[in-house]
Amino acid sequence: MHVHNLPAEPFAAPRGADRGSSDRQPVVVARHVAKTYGRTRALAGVDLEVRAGEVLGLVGHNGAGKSTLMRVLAGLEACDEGTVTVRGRETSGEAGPRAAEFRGVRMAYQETSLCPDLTVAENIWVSSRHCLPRLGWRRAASDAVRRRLGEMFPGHGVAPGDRVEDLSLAQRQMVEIARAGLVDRLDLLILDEPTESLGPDAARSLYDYVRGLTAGGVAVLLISHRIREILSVADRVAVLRDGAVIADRPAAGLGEHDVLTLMGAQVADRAGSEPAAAPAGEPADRPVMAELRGATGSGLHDVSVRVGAGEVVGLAGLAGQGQQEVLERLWRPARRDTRVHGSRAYVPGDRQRSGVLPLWTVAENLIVTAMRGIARHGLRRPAEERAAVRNWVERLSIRGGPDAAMTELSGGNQQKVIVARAFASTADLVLLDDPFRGVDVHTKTDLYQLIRQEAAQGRSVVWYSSENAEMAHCDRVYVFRAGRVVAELAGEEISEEQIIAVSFAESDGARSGPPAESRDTRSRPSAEPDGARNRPDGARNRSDGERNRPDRARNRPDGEQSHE
Ligand SMILES: Nc1ncnc2c1ncn2[C@@H]1O[C@H](COP(=O)(O)OP(=O)(O)OP(=O)(O)O)[C@@H](O)[C@H]1O
Repeated sequence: MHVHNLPAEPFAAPRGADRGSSDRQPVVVARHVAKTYGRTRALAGVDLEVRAGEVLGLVGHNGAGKSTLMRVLAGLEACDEGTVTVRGRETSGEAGPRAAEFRGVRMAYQETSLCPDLTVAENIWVSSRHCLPRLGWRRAASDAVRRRLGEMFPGHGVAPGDRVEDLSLAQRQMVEIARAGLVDRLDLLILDEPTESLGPDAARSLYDYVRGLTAGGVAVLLISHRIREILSVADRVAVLRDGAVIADRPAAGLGEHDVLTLMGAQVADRAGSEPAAAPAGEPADRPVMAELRGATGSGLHDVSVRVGAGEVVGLAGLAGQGQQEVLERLWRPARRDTRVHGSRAYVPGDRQRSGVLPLWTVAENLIVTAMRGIARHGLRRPAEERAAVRNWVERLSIRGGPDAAMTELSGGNQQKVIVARAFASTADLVLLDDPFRGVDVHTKTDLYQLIRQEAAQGRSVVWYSSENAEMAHCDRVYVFRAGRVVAELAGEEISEEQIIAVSFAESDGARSGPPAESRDTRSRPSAEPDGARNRPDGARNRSDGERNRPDRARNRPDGEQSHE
């Protein structure tokens, strides 16, 4: 047996990309599927069909049941009630789902399922060994993953012999997606928030590849909180709310607002709201809370960044251009070129590596940083702690409640706990490293407001985001390219278009030439660069910085450091 070289013809006829969605053959069908964990009814009677040759988009709030449904559809978990059929065959026996029936259903997880201590090729062998030869498996796995990554993500920068632990988040996500497609016959590919840690170029490459798959008759089930992305890629959209499919419609007739309304009326109202206004007063007038002056080394070249008290400062640009190195320096200001006044809290985007304390409850994870501030004369005050926890659980709508174990929470709800933990602390400076991965639209909107409210109270925030649109909530934004600040935008100048323009402009020159003159952004040409395709967010130039990233400080429970 060999690793199937997709996209190929995994199906016998009938199929055809030109047929209407409802004419296509169902690949996986769920009928009245219900699933309960303890007291939580995660799925409450789901009916859903995924058909050959289509992309079905699945949306829903954090905790709606999307990942649970995916696990049931992929045969990884048994449902308590209802049935799942794959290509017309009933899949559950007395001992749970029968693995053989699900052989053609593959899933790329939101939190990657790769083993960090193994190489990329070894991980491929673990998950696709039934398609690989026993003799010479390493070479076969290496060839297969190299080829697949090349087809899916040109310029990915991953070598089969790389240890997964040494890869960036984006690269791990790419390997996870490539791994899912490596099978001798693919019927259904499930992508659970595949682009949350990919940059726009890698996301585009992925969706080009997905179109090739569906043209060959493969069914694709796409989960995402990025509604526009879903609408542009999917043929059909299903909306999951509180464990049930409450709408299933062709994507063609739907707008973003329609989907948000279907997800929950409240969402639509909040999502439409404007960013809260930045506080009055010139940033230059504010006392400096933190700064880098001409910082050089570990991937940075003469970087100067200033953060005023009560200011929200954005770090933008393509992923891996030095933003995380700046966060690292502010988190641990060890060099003379970096000054930080006051205490700091850090929110990692990569919760798998250092975000959550999985054996602790929501309340314990949440209060661990705030405890010291709440205590009196060194004594803890349980009633006040409980009140603070309740406040944050309600404020961020953390589903599961204070006493749930972190492992019982959906991915988005875990991320909310990590954000709450930082803001619940008394830190003067909050460092956000792409913090809202997997958080649903309405909670994100609440979090944007929270950031502005906290800044209005005098807290400073430094915020790296891979979503340029989020930078509109900042007072000032530094745009990074190849370890340099290439533009500083303030107020009205901050827009997605402007950030993209300066992120890409003259990118090749910036890599090898002298520092680009910062500040004057308007004169730079806007470009949709070819060069950027070869430099996806996962590119190798990131790895130095990755090694120094704050999230590498494993088991760091408090997420807060005091003034040094
Ligand atoms: N292993 C588990 N143990 C206990 N509860 C669980 C478990 N897995 C999921 N749940 C609960 O089931 C519900 C649905 O979770 P699920 O992960 O399917 O949501 P989701 O829609 O994928 O959310 P997100 O958008 O945040 O990823 C949540 O309330 C979650 O807390």
